[in-house]
Amino acid sequence: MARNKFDIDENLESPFDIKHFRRALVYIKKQKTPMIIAFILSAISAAVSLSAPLIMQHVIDVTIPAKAVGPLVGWSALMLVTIVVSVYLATIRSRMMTSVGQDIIFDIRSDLFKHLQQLPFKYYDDRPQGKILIRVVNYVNSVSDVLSNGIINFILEIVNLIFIAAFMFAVDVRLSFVILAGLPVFLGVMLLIKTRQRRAWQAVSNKSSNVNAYLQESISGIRVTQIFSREQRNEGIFTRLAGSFRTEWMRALRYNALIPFTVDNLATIVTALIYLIGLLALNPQDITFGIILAMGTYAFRFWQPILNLSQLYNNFINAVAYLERIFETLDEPVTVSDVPNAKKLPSIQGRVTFDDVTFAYDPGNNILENLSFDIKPGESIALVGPTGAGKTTVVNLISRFYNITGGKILIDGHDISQVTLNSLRSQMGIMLQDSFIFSGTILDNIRYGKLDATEEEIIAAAKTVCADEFIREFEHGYQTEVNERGSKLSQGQRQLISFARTLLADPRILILDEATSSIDAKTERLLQQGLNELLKGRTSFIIAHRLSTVKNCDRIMYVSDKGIAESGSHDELIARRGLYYRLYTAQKMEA
Ligand SMILES: Nc1ncnc2c1ncn2[C@@H]1O[C@H](COP(=O)(O)OP(=O)(O)OP(=O)(O)O)[C@@H](O)[C@H]1O
Repeated sequence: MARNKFDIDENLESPFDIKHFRRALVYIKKQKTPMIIAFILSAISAAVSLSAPLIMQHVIDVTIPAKAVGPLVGWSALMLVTIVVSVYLATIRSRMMTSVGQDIIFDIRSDLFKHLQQLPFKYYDDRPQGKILIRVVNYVNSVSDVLSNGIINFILEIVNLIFIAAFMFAVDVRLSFVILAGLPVFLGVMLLIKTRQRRAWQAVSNKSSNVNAYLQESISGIRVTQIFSREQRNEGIFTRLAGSFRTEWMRALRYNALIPFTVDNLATIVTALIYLIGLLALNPQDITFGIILAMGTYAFRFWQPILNLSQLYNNFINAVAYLERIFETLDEPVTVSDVPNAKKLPSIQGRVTFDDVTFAYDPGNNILENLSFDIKPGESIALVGPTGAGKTTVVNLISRFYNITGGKILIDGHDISQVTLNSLRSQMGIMLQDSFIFSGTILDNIRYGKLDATEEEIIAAAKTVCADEFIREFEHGYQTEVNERGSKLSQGQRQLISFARTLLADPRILILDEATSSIDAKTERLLQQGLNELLKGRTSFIIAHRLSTVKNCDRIMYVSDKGIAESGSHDELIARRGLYYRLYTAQKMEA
């Protein structure tokens, strides 16, 4: 998919076909037993309630004219029993189906989450998070009822229809055909609006996705919005997006409303015809008043399941628009994954080799071209250079967050595209520019790097990176609860926690991407000691704009023009008086 934005409708990569619905059956099949029981309960309940018109007919035609009080009481009691039984069974069924619906939601959501966890960075680069969230949360909710109750009700209504037809044909064949006469008109209307209705619901799903994406983006960016006083402008954008959602929703509902409107009118017309034909046209000898009344009731009852079926059809068309999106997400290829028979990367020493590597985020726009270098185990490498030159890209490739377009990346001589991702990434320690903090305690956040770490190990790691002191200053120390993204913490504190997290994982290759940029000079000096500990014996890649922090690295690589323009120690590069020299002296003059 091309890059998407909150106000761009997503195109469906593949149109819906019945295969999607068959795929949904996988989730339904798991619920086979409760669904069959619910179906049987409903069928009994429907059959019991259907006997009511027959009782009524008998009472009117036989019991009342005979003035038989005893049987009248008996028939009335039986009528009451039929109502109570059918209501009771319907209640049990409804409870069972609620549970089935929730199980289906659970299964689809779990599959989506599992898949989303595996999708590569590229997937997330290309679309707003809100558009992903809405699929997992809202769309799954919207389809569960169709996949659970919808299926059962569909079968039931068909069975119901057959029962009613059998009952009504048993009472009077001629009047039964009058009841059926409205069917062709109904089917004609359905066929006429089918495609437009489906498109209307697809548009609704697009617009709701846009609103969600903008909402999510606005909440994440609220600080910047308020800094730049953009509230009014943003309200305008939101109003526009919410307005087009409303318009599409109303349009889709107009199609939906057309169906019950047609059914209601047809039901009324055929019922009226029954009375009219029954009273005027047919022979009063063989059409009793009881038959006319029973057929009038059946006429209404016959069109009731059709009305229900048409509502189910509406829900189905609506759900299809969401199912398409859900399956599209589940079908999203995991482009960065283990190759068949991928080997486990053994414990590494930390040698990193780029062999003629070319890489592009978007085809045709190479960020790196024919890049080659060889880093010995334990070497510390600084990647410096202008903004946007490709420093972060180089380190992202070492962990195989993206697939390269050409060449090879080797770790200890193993091609990283041929080893399992887990064995590769578990030996890397990566500290990104944005040290993400998860909701939970500080202790949990550090433990993220090694789930079985003891509290002592965690505190030792925090001490090494100078985080222990500030953590203890909080009222609850290591048990302090932090919000998602760590909004209770300063940027520097977040970075220190993230250092401790990385140290705890004890990786052989360490990547620090602007990891010390938010730490004040005094803490940084202290941290430097911890950092020296952290770097000892590990291959490290350090990206830093502040060159004073990387002067002591074994090798400095200046990234520019899709490759490494200069490489050497600080002294060597200063002596060369090239790009690095210019950058360094410019920074010195600023300081
Ligand atoms: N996910 C992405 N999709 C497409 N292009 C990207 C992506 N990430 C980075 N780029 C582009 O790749 C180039 C290199 O980006 P990179 O983040 O590697 O630069 P950098 O040297 O680390 O920059 P900085 O010093 O600002 O962090 C930039 O031109 C950037 O626009």
